[in-house]
Amino acid sequence: MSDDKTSPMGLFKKYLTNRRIFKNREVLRHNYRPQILPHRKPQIDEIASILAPALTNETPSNILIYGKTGTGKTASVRYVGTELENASALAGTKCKIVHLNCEVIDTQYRVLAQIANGLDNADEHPSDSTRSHIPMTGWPTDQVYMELKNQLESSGGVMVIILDEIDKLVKKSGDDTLYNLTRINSDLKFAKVSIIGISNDLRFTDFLDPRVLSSLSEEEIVFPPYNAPQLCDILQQRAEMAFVEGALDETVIPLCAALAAQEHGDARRALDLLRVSGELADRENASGVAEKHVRMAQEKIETDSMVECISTLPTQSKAVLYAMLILEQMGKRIFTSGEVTVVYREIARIIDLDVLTHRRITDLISELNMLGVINTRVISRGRYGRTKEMWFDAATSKIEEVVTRDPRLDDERLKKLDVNRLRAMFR
Ligand SMILES: Nc1ncnc2c1ncn2[C@@H]1O[C@H](COP(=O)(O)OP(=O)(O)OP(=O)(O)O)[C@@H](O)[C@H]1O
Repeated sequence: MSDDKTSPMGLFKKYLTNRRIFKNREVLRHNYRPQILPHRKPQIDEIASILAPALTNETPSNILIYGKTGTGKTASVRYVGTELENASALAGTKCKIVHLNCEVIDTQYRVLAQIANGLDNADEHPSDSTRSHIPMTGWPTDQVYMELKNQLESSGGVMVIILDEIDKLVKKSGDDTLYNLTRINSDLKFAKVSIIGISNDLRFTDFLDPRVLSSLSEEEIVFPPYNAPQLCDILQQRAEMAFVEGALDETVIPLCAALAAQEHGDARRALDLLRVSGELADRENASGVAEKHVRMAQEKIETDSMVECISTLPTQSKAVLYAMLILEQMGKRIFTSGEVTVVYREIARIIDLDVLTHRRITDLISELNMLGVINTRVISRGRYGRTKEMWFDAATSKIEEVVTRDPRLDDERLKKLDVNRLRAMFR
């Protein structure tokens, strides 16, 4: 305490003096845009060849890009987009890229407004008083569409619209936006529009009108998952910029790569593992990052994502989960959906929740399984039909802590749950 008070940096001194691990941890963060993307040359070249006609003021084909999460789709498209803008500046042609994240911008109105406002660059058009800035709500959608067309026409040139996480837009607001955007070229004389849709969920195309799908997928590019040696190369390249020389034990990168490859070849996961391993070593003032830090990082990331996932569940799902925790506390390692339903009903009754049907509870159980919170399997019980069994994989103390953070489940009345009576019922 007195040390902290006497040092000018006080409490933070020890964090500033340990420079043995990181040189620049920012390069491991999600928002860092790498200049080199190992193992994505074929995809980058393909995107570039499809967009190249933009440099001679022709309309590039629309592209649909698929691939699992963390396979470098966004990073590659951004990279090609920047190169295209640079090349067009040199060639004296007009190409503009607008990148929208449809997880955030998920209605037709907002997509159209954002594209128009992306064009609405006052520096480029200082004397253009015909342009009006579209408010993010309030206008009729038709008016927004007209204004977008006007602005595209007055800008001229080629605009490439990147709709990242396009599946979220379709799920939230249907395919009207895509219908309008894929037809907009027929209404334009001086400008051209091309669309790149990016998704990690192939199923969204089932919800598209066949005409929209065929127009959107004039070209399709698939990003395969990375394997362990490829992830090693990606990590190696970032590690050189992020870590002090010699700070990483030689087993660290191969282990991060192997763990991320085992799951689904996700570069984001591999980079997170490497960054968190470094942070854990840094925090314990270690002289370097070792295998044990990677193991700790793996556990921390898993627990953090589980906590995040459970804390955002609705109260009914948490009540179902709470029923499973009670069954576990009663000494059961594996429980059936029938048992969960009995305990759940007791809980719902005590805390005045609407009591769900067995069918609905089974749906919530399947959802918990899909989220990886529990494991389930269906077993046949001969003439009694089939039933679902479930169990927890990991220690449940963290799950209980998160579930009981819900004010409805942190109820004094729940402490009166008659476990002995329940136990007798399952005998
Ligand atoms: N080949 C690569 N070289 C270097 N870094 C990469 C490479 N591929 C991906 N990354 C990095 O991994 C992270 C995830 O990549 P990106 O966001 O491009 O994935 P994505 O396929 O778009 O994922 P999602 O579908 O989840 O959005 C980013 O930090 C990115 O910089």
